[in-house]
Amino acid sequence: MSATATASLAGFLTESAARNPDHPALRLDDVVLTYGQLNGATMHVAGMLQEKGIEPGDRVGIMLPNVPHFAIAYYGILRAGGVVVPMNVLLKGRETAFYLKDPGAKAVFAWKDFAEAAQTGADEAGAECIVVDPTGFIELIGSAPVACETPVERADDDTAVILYTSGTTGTPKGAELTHGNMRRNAIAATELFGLGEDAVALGALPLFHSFGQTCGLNATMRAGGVLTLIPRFDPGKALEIIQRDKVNVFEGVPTMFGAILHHPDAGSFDTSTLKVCASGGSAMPVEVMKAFEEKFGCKVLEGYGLSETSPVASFNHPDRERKPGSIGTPIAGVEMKVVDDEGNDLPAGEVGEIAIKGHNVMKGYWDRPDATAEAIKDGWFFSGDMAKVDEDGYFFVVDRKKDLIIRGGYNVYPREIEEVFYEHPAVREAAVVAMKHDELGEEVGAAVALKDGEDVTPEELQAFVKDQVAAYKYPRRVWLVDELPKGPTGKILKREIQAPEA
Ligand SMILES: Nc1ncnc2c1ncn2[C@@H]1O[C@H](COP(=O)(O)OP(=O)(O)OP(=O)(O)O)[C@@H](O)[C@H]1O
Repeated sequence: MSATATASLAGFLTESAARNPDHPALRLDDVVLTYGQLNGATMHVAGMLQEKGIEPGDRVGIMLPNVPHFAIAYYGILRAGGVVVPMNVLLKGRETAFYLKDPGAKAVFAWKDFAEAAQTGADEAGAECIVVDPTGFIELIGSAPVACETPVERADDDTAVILYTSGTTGTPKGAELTHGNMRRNAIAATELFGLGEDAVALGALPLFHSFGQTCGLNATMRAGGVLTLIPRFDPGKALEIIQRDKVNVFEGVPTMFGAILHHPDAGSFDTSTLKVCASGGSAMPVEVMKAFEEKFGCKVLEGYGLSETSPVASFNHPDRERKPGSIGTPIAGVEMKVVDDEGNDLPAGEVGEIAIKGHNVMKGYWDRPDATAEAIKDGWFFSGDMAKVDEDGYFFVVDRKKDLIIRGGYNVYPREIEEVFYEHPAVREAAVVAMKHDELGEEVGAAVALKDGEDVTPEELQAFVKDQVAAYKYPRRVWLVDELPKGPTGKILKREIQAPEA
């Protein structure tokens, strides 16, 4: 395939900067960067990297929170033709070594607060650690002898980003996403949400994660709108920014919607500008969606995807019928189907695994041909998520294959039980998990966090659920917690939930 400059993901920024250099691109409280300034800064980063010997295809890590420097480093690496390896900012030294060694990274940009952990990893991986200090950074990149004015040409199928999965089922694997994958997925998001230069998107999702990168950063930069950043999600701060910047686009994981909804001062902020609210990353409880829409007067669209699918695979469409509890229909250019264990197509209504094909499916796992061959067959990516599709082609996720609880031979899908918990007016968050059981193999348990000021006993909650589901499904143990453990995106981390001693 012939390489053209426009095939590079860096093109989103250069195109918006050429169109509208003085339009704000990024905001972090009082700091505002225009497209012209952001683009100019990336030229210096790219020039600096080239000066350091970074060549097209070389991998470079980023360990930065949601600050404008993330975008400067991200598009700077891409402009130089490099491959971005986004890293979770919470990683410790021994972990950063893996994320830099595995892809053979030559350098890593690390925020000053995480420089020690990044440096430890970089030393072990033989990579250079470039410390990003908000005050000295502009001077540092400004000192690059040559600014890289034209992005290095990349082909559609050249790798742009390697996104590591969180590794719940073994060593993390790097999903290799091409310029074509990332560009097309962000374009799909821009079109789906109708984003234009008047878009003011809340940058609440971590940019190192696929959802925040594609739907937040890349889609907004392509549209030429503003991304207003929160370095670390906080519902009060989110509400403040929505009011301050007249935010009209909010993309988040369901726990963010829940946290904003239940914030004690939620009603006192002006949130009337919100137009597009998109949820993804995990199942949006129907009751939370309904309550959010009622309180804020803005429709919530739920979508679905994985890091391996850039990430967006399906969404509820703003102009079509929206079905609460559904992840919608495949986005343009993507096919989805539900298959049995042998890979045969299943008819509407039957539960099986979601398989995905299209421009969003990764090239493969970095340096893991066996894992790639297992995950992608005949161009179909096997997601590990269980779902059914209805007669209209809407998909409904039943649960993750690995979260399924098998109680004495009966299948219990935690999501179904969680939805019932969320119908209880005192419940803020609920997670249904497997507990080891000598005779049954697994038993059903539930950890529940209550809304502020609520006072309900575990027994009352258990009775509420027992009343509404088959006897083999209701949780035999229910316990209250202040907070459920969450990962960096805000997704509930079920693997960290354990039943307290009886
Ligand atoms: N709307 C949704 N409803 C239900 N589940 C969803 C939805 N959107 C995403 N998911 C879940 O999120 C998963 C993809 O998330 P991601 O690629 O971010 O990986 P992760 O959860 O961080 O880590 P890992 O897959 O390594 O455990 C999907 O496989 C699916 O289980």
